[in-house]
Amino acid sequence: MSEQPIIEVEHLKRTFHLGRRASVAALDDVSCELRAGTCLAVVGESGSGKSTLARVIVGLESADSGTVRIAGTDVKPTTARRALRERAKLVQMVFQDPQGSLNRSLPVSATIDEMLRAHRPDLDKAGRRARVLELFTEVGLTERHADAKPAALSGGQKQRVAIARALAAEPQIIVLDEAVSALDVSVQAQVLDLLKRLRAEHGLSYLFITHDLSVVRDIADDVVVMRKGRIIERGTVSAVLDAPEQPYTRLLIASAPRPGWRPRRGLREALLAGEG
Ligand SMILES: Nc1ncnc2c1ncn2[C@@H]1O[C@H](COP(=O)(O)OP(=O)(O)OP(=O)(O)O)[C@@H](O)[C@H]1O
Repeated sequence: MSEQPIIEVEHLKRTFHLGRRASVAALDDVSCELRAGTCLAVVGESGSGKSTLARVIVGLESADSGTVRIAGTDVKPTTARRALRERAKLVQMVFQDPQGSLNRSLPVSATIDEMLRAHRPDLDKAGRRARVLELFTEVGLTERHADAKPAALSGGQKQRVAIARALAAEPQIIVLDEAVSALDVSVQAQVLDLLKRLRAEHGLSYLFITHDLSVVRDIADDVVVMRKGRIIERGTVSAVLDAPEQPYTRLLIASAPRPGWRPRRGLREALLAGEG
């Protein structure tokens, strides 16, 4: 396993100003790294800053201060087409809801074709069609799926299309923001298996945003725990989940659903009671 970081985040800060006085520190001096070829999970309760971190890394959001280095190069928010295309070649994002990148009135293959137009100018129409079908096969779908409209596909199939779309840019990194959270447990397991296989086959690195600790155990190598915009614990998955040092991490683990789990008291209530 490589120790070389492919993403290095240093001292990121991002505050959202909500009203005249109110503001929220979504990222408060966040530093972390993703080692090449590995999967780093980012966990924490809702509002802890996970998505903001992901969005700053891929360039959808700007930071107030701090640096993001991807594959050794500093990245900055930009609207310049060329810079965005170069960034997209390095890092792609898969969201919880695949619907956003699909056009309701077009076959789902159109979204992949669009990606190929941007990233594979060497391919003509027939070449793109062949590549679309190759990508569909890679994610466990067929030509029939490629030619279907989004409404004809299940949630899991649509998420496979979103993964194929990300792969079409041939990135080194995929940022997955709650990408399996909306799926049924059995479909979720299949998509996680697909992601693991693709990672091994393409040497990909994953930044995996999730609130689900069983998913973390399944796919991640390292994990950072966020709370109120800060990373409060970090380490290998087994170190953090089997021997958490922070009371907040222990609460997150204790409140995670598992077989036989019965909700007693919410994380939020426990934290308010001063146990975090
Ligand atoms: N565009 C925005 N404008 C104002 N506040 C924002 C914006 N984006 C995020 N925030 C706030 O920043 C904080 C962190 O949000 P973020 O979405 O990063 O958390 P999260 O851990 O990903 O939560 P969730 O799991 O619910 O998506 C929250 O308090 C959120 O309300």
